[in-house]
Amino acid sequence: MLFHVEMTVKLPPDMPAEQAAKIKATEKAYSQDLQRQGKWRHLWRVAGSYSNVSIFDVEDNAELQELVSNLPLFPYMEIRVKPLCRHPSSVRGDDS
Ligand SMILES: O=C(O)C[C@H]1C=CC(=O)O1
Repeated sequence: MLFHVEMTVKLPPDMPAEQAAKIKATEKAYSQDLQRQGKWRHLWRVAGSYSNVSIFDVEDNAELQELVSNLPLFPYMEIRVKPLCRHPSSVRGDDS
């Protein structure tokens, strides 16, 4: 199942820089592992913001919930999820 996920990061302004850098590094490694597994199919920065638009390819809602709630930045994110299905007018042979 494909999901459009928009994440907006809101770190507390008073979080020490070292702590923020550590969480971001852990988040990067976690996201890159999921990308290599093919579960996090696309990751795009929304220009001009600390937000991303992502496409996840997971078994079901429960797997999406598990992956997203384990993001190191999860406590500091607003997340919006939209389920996707193929568009009948798409000219692509697959959903890549
Ligand atoms: O920077 C972000 O958009 C938040 C998050 C998503 C992947 C990652 O490495 O950090």
